Amino acid sequence: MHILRLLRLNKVRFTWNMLYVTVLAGLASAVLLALVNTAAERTHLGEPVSAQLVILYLITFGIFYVSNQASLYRANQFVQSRLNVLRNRIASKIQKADLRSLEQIEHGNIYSVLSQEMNHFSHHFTLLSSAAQSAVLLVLCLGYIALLSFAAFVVVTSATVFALFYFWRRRVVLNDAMVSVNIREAEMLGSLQHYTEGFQEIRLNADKSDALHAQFQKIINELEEIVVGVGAKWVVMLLFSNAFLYALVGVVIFILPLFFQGYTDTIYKIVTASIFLVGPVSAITSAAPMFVKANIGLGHVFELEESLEKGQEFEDYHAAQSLHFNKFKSIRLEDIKFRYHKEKDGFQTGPWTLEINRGDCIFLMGGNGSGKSTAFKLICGLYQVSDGKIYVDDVEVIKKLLPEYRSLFSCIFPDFYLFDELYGLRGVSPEKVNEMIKWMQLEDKVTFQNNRFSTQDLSSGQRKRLALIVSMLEDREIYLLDEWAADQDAHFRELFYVEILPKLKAMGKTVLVITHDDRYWHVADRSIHLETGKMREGAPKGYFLGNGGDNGN
Ligand SMILES: Nc1ncnc2c1ncn2[C@@H]1O[C@H](COP(=O)(O)OP(=O)(O)OP(=O)(O)O)[C@@H](O)[C@H]1O
Repeated sequence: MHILRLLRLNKVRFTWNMLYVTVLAGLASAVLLALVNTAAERTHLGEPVSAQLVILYLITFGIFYVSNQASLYRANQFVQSRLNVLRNRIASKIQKADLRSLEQIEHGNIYSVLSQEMNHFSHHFTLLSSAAQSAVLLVLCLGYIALLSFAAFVVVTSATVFALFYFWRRRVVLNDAMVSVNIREAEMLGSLQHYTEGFQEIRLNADKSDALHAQFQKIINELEEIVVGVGAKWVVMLLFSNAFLYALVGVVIFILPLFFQGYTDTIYKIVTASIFLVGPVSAITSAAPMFVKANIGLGHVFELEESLEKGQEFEDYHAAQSLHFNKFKSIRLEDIKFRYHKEKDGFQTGPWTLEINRGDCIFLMGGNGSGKSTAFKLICGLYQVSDGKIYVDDVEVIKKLLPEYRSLFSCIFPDFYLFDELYGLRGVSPEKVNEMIKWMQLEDKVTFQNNRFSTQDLSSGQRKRLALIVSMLEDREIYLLDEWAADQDAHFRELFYVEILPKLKAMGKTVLVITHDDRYWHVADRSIHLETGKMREGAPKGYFLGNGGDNGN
C-alpha cells in the first residue's frame, strides 16, 4: 500500500503526534455521544440535568473541537512536508540521473506525476485523515453499544464489518476501473498536447486539424464512457451504504426487542449510537474512491522514483577539481563504442579513436544521422561509452571522475535550453555581458540586468547567439558547438567562422564544431568525418574545401 509507504517515510515522532490527536478527536466524539445519552436518560426519568454534566459536555466539546482542528492541521502539515521531501528527492534524482536513462522516461510523465498525482494526494489527504478519525469513532461507538447490550453489539458489529468488507471488495473493482481512467486521462492530455505544440501546423492545415480533433473526440468519448462506468460502480457503493444504515436501525428498533428482554430500556441509547455510526461509516466509504485514486497516484510517484533510481549515476555530481583536468594537454578517446539500446537493434557508433589536443579547432562533418551529435555527447561524457576508454593526459576517466571531466566542457546542442537566469554564475559584470550582446549584434533586442536577459522572445538564430554568450561566460576549457551556425544569416555565419572561432582559439580554448558549412573548413586545424558511426580523419569525399583546406582522403 503506497500510502503506508509514504507514512513510513516520515519522522516517527511526527506520525505518532498526528495519530494521538486523531485518536483524541475520535475519543472526544464518543464521550460526547455518551454524555448526550446520559442527559437524555435523565430527562426521560424526569431528573434534572446536572451542572457537572453540562460543564463536562462543554469541556469535551472543547477537546473535540481543538483536537479535531489539530488533527486536520497536522495531517495537512504532515502531507505537505512529505510531498515536499518526495518532490525534492525526485528533482535530485533527475539531477543525478544518467542522460540515457532520462531520455527513456516520458517527460510528460514526469510533469503529470509531479503535478497532477501529487496535487490530488495533497488535496485529499485531509479527507483521508478525517476518515481515520471516523474509524476511531466507529470502534468507540461499537464499544459503547457493547456496554449497553451485547446482542445489539453483535448485530451492529457484524453488519458494520459486512458493510466494510463489501466496500473493501468493491474497492478492488474500483481500483481496476480507476487505472483505466488514469490511462485514458494520460492519452487525453497527450492528444491535447498535439493541439498546443503543433498549433502552427494544424492552423495551416484544416485536414490535419480535423483528423486530430476526430482522434481527440474519440479519446474523450471513451474517457466519458469509462468514467460513467466508474460512477455507476460508485453509485452502487453509495446506495449500499445508505441502505445499510436504514436496515441496521430498522433491525435495532424492530427486530431486536422481539428477542431480548430488558432491551427496550436502552433501545433509544442504542438507536442514538447507531445513528452516530452514520457519520463515520459514510466518511469512511466516501473517502474510499479518494483513497483508491490517491493510492494509485502515489504508486505512480514511487514508480517514477524507482525508474530514476535505476538510472542514477552518482551520489554526488559535483566535480572534485582535485586532478586539475583543466590544465590538460590532450584528451584521448580510445576505441570508443556506443549503442542506444542494449538489447534492441539501434544506432551504434564506433569503434573509433579521437585525440584532442589543447587549443585544437576541430570540425566534425558527416551526413544526417551519421552520429555527430552522439559523438559529441560521448566526448563530453554526457553519454557513457559502452566500450573504450577516455584519458585526460595519462589519467583514465573512470566513472567517479566523470563530474570533473564534464566540467571541462561547455556545449551548445541544437536542442539547447536557455535558462531564465545565469544559474551557477555569480558576480557577472552586466557591462561585460552587454558588451558581448553588442558583439553578437543583439543590442537592439536584449539587455542584461539582475543576472538575466531582458527577453528570450528572439529568433532561433538570435537565441543561439545568447546561448553562445552564456557559454563564453562559463569560461570552460573546451567548447562543443553542434551546428551552431546553421540558423545564422550569411553575415553572422561569416562572423562566426572568421571572428568568433579565431577569438576562442586566441583565448586558448579548444573548440569542436559540428558543421555542414564546407566553405569554411579551412578555418579548422583538423577535420573529422563520420559515416554511420565510423570516424575518420579528414573531410568526407566529394566535399568542396574552400580556401585550400585538406580533405585528408
Ligand atoms: N535519443 C535517441 N535514442 C535512440 N536513438 C537515437 C537517439 N538519438 C539519436 N539516435 C539515433 O542515432 C543516430 C545518430 O544520431 P545523431 O543525432 O548522432 O546524428 P547526427 O549525425 O548528429 O545527425 P544530424 O546531422 O541530422 O543532426 C540516428 O540515426 C538515430 O537513429
